[in-house]
Parts: sequence; structure tokens; C-alpha cells
Amino acid sequence: MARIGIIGSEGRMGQALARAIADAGHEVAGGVDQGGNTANLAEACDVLVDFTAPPALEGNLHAAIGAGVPILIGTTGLEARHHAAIDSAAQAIPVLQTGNTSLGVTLLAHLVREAAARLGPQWDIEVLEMHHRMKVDAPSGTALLLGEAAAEGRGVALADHSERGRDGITGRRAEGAIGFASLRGGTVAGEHSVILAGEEERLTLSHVAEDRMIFARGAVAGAAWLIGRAAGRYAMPQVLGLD
Ligand SMILES: NC(=O)C1=CN([C@@H]2O[C@H](COP(=O)(O)OP(=O)(O)OC[C@H]3O[C@@H](n4cnc5c(N)ncnc54)[C@H](OP(=O)(O)O)[C@@H]3O)[C@@H](O)[C@H]2O)C=CC1
Ligand SMILES: O=C(O)C1=N[C@H](C(=O)O)C[C@H](O)C1
Repeated sequence: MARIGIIGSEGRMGQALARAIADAGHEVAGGVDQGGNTANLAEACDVLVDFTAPPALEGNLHAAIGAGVPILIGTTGLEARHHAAIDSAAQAIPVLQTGNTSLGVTLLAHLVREAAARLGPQWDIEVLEMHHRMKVDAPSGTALLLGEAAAEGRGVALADHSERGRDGITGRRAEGAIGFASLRGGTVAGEHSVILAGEEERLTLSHVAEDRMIFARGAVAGAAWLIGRAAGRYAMPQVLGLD
């Protein structure tokens, strides 16, 4: 049984996580939200799970390092400086960061990497996502994860080929671009499609989250897996044995 500390405990994911922790036979060591004492929570748990917002990241990493406990970061909307902070923290403690903790999306990323590698750059790649009206970041962390997988399959850097936020006279599509489009509305838990568009044919690889409990269950599995690991940066394929 693991004692799991929840950062962002009153949020949509924090509440789902508490249910998933109980379902899996683990214990909620406690929870914090904005203004809470994350350092105290870190001292009282075996592993922290963070579903909050990017400004909370550095403080959460600091608390985890101070207590010497692993941390799973599910928060999205992260920028290069956040990833640099995660890399640095991973020298001291085990850290797992992912835009999506579900089994289905972890496998989807694998399939996207494979399809992009096999089909080559003459197939245009577009990543489409839809989420609930409360979501604050775009493209979603999952869309970016899938874009990274496509770029890896092609052997290029996503940053050099990403096309985001098209509007107005955009000019024709850049060769080799990986495009992103975001829809928001209702209570959609999360839908992602990667469209590979070729000459007179199109391949679409999709995932639908019917309930955010899938993310919560994956996060519990990832958090429990982190306990006792060596310091380092880990990812969901390692947890799920898909590497
Ligand atoms: N990786 C994955 O599989 C998934 C990732 N996510 C991501 O998780 C994040 C949270 O999503 P969701 O639960 O829907 O969002 P919510 O807005 O429902 O919840 C966020 C929670 O974090 C708390 N919070 C915000 N800032 C801090 C802080 N500085 N310290 C501690 N707590 C803080 C909020 O508290 P308060 O209200 O007091 O501000 C709130 O309780 C998002 O980035 C989302 O994209 C979501 C689903 C799956
Ligand atoms: O905010 C959400 O709800 C979700 N966020 C993650 C993302 O940005 O990809 C994962 C999931 O799609 C739900």
C-alpha cells in the first residue's frame, strides 16, 4: 500500500485521483490546493501527484526534493523552462511527467510514432483535440505529446515543424509541418485524433476518453511504480511496459 499525496486535491483530477487511490487499495496521505503546505504533505507521503497549473510546478518539485520523495506531474501547459526544472529535479529524485496518464494514449503515441516513420514526410500530419469548456491550455498536453511522437517518427524536432493557431491568410501548408487544432466545449473529458493525410487517402488514429477516471487510474499506477526507483526522469511507456 502506497501513501499518495495529492497536489490539486479539490480539482477535477484531484477528486478523481482520490477515488482511484482508494479503488487500488492505496491511501490518500493528504491533499493541498493553492496556498496549502506542499512541503508538509511531501514529508507525510511515499509519492506526490501533481494535477494543478504550471505556476505551481517549481514549488512542487522543491517540496518533493526536500522530502526525498518521487513526484508524478500530470499538469499540462508546461513551457521549456518547466521542462528544464523537471530535468534538474530528476537528478535528485524520480520524476514522471506526462501530458496523459492513460493506457490508450500511451499506446496511441507509440502507433503515431510508427505511422509517421513508415509513411514519410509527404504525408501531412494534423493533431486535433477537443476538451471541456473549463480547460485553460491549448494545444492540450496530449496533443503536444502526440506531435512529439510524430516528430520523433520523422526524426525531426517538433519545435522546427509545429504549426499552431492558423487564422486569416496563412499561406499554403508548410512542407513537413505538424499542425494543431483545438476545440473546446461542454464536458468532453478528452478526444484526440492524429490525421495523416496523403495523396487520395487519409489515416486517422484516435483516442476518446469517456471519463477522467482513466487518467486517475493511470496516475495511481505511475505513482506506485515510481516508489523506490532511482533518481531520473521517467515516462508512461516504462510504467505500462510499452517501451
Ligand atoms: N496528464 C494527464 O493525464 C491529465 C492532465 N490534466 C491536467 O491536470 C491539470 C489540472 O486539471 P483539472 O483537475 O481539470 O483542473 P482544476 O482546475 O479542476 O484543478 C486544479 C487544482 O489545482 C489547484 N492549484 C492551482 N494552483 C495550485 C498551486 N499553486 N498549488 C496547489 N494547488 C494548486 C487548484 O486549486 P485552487 O482552486 O485553490 O486554485 C485546483 O484544485 C491541468 O493542467 C490538466 O490539463 C488533466 C487530466 C489528465
Ligand atoms: O485538462 C484536461 O481535462 C485534460 N488534460 C490533459 C491534456 O492537456 O492533454 C489530458 C486529458 O486530455 C484531459
